[in-house]
Amino acid sequence: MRKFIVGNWKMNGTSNDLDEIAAISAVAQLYTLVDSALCVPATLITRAVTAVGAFPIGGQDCHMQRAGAHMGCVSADMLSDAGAVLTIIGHSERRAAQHERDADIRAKAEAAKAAGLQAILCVGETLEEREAGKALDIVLGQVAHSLPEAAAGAWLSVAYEPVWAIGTGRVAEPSDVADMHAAIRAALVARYGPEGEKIRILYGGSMNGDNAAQLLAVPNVDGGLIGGASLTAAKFQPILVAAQACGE
Ligand SMILES: O=C(CO)COP(=O)(O)O
Repeated sequence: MRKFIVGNWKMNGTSNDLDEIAAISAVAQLYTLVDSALCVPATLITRAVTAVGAFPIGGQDCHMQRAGAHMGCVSADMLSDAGAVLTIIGHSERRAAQHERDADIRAKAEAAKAAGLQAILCVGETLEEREAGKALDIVLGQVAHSLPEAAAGAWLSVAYEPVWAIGTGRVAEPSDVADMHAAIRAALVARYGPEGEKIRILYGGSMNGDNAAQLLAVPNVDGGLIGGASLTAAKFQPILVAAQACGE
């Protein structure tokens, strides 16, 4: 399976950063054995699409409804209309700060699919849950309840992002990543049959140029969802190099 390397800019970026977005897309397109994309704030999508040409630009959330009285929210159709081809759903920062529940996330994934977007659906345990020995149960529960019934196929990726590894510089041990990704793969295949093999499982949480090769070599790690190290082409490039090497 081709590796999928996705940058997540979170709440970073204004029109001052369009040159950097163009630089990231130019670098990413050098690595022809890798699928890559950049998820930017909704305010930047249209201008980012203009700046990058054919490179995939995504959003960072979407509402579960197609339209209506939902102040400040952005629908999947609006993302698509702005030029996005994918969106992230269920990120732990939204599960925590916006109180998103598995049922909300499942509905958002369905809305993304209906709008023709690819979706990256995030799961992951907190430090407290890991220390209590509950990491596997929590993550498999999120997989069971936040993935839609019609999840089969390559339109969907799952991102395993241990909450304690996000933005902390603390990376999960490759053996723990291997165990978690194998358990997620088994759950996907049990639920969707052979189609479950086509769903890419990304790792996210302090992935950078120093650790990407090791993480991407772990079985069932089909790519990465990258926050801080996606903000500049210089930091993103070594991750793409590591992903390209996996395909050679
Ligand atoms: O949350 C993340 C990507 O969605 C990971 O962020 P960092 O790479 O900054 O740890």
